[in-house]
Amino acid sequence: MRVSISKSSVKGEVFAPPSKSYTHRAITLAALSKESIIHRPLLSADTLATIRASEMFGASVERKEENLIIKGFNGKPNVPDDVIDAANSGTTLRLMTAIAGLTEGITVLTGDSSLRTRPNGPLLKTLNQLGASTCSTRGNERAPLVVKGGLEGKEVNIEGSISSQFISALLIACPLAENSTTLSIIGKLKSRPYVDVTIEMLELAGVKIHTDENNGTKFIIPGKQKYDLKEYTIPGDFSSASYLLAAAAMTEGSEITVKNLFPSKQGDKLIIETLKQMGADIGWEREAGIVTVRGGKKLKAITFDAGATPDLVPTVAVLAAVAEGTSRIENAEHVRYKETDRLRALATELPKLGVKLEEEKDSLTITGGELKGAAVHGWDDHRIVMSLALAGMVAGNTTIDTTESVAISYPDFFKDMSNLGVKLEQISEE
Ligand SMILES: O=C(O)C1=C[C@@H](OP(=O)(O)O)[C@@H](O)[C@H](O)C1
Ligand SMILES: C=C(OP(=O)(O)O)C(=O)O
Repeated sequence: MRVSISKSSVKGEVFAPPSKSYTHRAITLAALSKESIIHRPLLSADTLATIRASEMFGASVERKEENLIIKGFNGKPNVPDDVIDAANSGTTLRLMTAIAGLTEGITVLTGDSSLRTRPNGPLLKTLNQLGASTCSTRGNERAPLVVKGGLEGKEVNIEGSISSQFISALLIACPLAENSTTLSIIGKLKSRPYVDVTIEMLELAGVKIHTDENNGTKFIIPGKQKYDLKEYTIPGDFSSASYLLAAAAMTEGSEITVKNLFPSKQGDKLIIETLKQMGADIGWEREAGIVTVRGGKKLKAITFDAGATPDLVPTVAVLAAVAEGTSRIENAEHVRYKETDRLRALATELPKLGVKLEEEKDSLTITGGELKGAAVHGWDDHRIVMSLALAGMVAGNTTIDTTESVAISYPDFFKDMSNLGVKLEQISEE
C-alpha cells in the first residue's frame, strides 16, 4: 500500500500501543503455564504468530475483550501437527525454536522470505550442545529449521553479538530441562535490555535464574522448574512511541502527550534521553506514565550507540537527518540482521530525500539539512516505513510504499498519526 504524506505537525493526545516484546513473552510464558490472563496485549502480525505457535504446541488462546485467556501446556509442549510459521517475527522463531527442544518429537519452523534470511547459528549450535538436535534444511542456519526435542541441562556458551533473542529463548526453555544449565555469553552481548525483560517476566512466572554479579553474562538456570504466570498487564511500547515523540520534536507547532509510558526495563525508553540530548522540549512524568513533547526547538546532532537499542536506529537516523550538524549512529552492525538490513535500507532511502549519509559496516554518519519530497521504498519493514513517514512530515510531497508492514508492530500507526493531524492519504493498494 502506497501512502502520500504532506508537510504536517502533530497535536493532541495518544495512547502508546502495548509492548511487542512483553506481549511475545507473556504469551509464551502463559503457554508454558497452566492458565493465565494477559491484559491489554499487543495484537499485531508478530504477536499473532506467537499465539499461533503457542497453539500448535498445545495451548488454547481465547480473546475476551482486551484480554487473552491462555490455557497452557504446563511445561510439556506437544509435537506440532504442522509446520510452525513464524511469519515475519524473529522473536517468535527464536523463542519457539528453543521450546521445540522440549518436545518428544520433531518440529519444523519457518517464516516469510525476510525471516528465512535471518541468522540462527548460535541458537542452533547451543541447542545441539544441550541435547536437542537441530538443523537448517538448507544448511545455512536460516529457517526452515528442524528441531528434535531432547533438551537437557549442561554447561554451555552462546555467542551474544548477533541477537539477544537466542539468549532469551534459552532462558525460557532451559528451566524445563531435567538438569541445571549454565549459560555463558561469549562475544559482546547486544540488545541486553531484551534479556532483562525476559528475566523480569520469568521472575513473574515464578521461574528462577541466577545471574553472575560481575557483568551479567553468565546465567545459572536450575532445571525441573514450573511456570505459573497467572496474570499480567502489558506496558506501553517505547519503540513504537519513539515515532510519535520524534514526530513532535521534529516539527514546528507540534505539541503531543503520549500516555501509557511508565518506567520499564525496555531499553528503548532511551528515546526520551536521546531527544533531550538533541535539544527537544520533552518531559516525562514517570509516575503518571505521560510524556509531552513540544516541537519547534532546533535539534542538535548526536552520537548514538545502538548496541542496546537497535530498534531505535531508524527513528534516530531520521532525527539526525533534520538536526544541525553531523550525527553518528555507532555499534549498529546487528541492525543489519533485522526484517531488512536496516543500515542499508536507511542509507538507500534517506539520500532520496536529500540527506547526506555515509554507511559503514557498523555505523551511519548523517549530516542534517533541508529535506525534499521523494518517492521512497519502505522495504516491507515496519520500522523503515514508520521512520520514513516522519521524514515525509518534514519534507512534504513524499510517498512511501509497503506501508501495510506497520501491522507487524503498530497496526494503528497511520490511524494515530492521522488523528494527530498528519496529512496523509492512501494513494494505491500496491
Ligand atoms: O527480544 C525481543 O523482543 C527483541 C530483541 C531485539 O532483537 P535482537 O536481540 O536480535 O537485537 C529487537 O530488535 C527486537 O525487535 C525484539
Ligand atoms: C527486529 C524486530 O523484531 P523481530 O526480531 O521479532 O522480527 C523489530 O520489531 O524491529
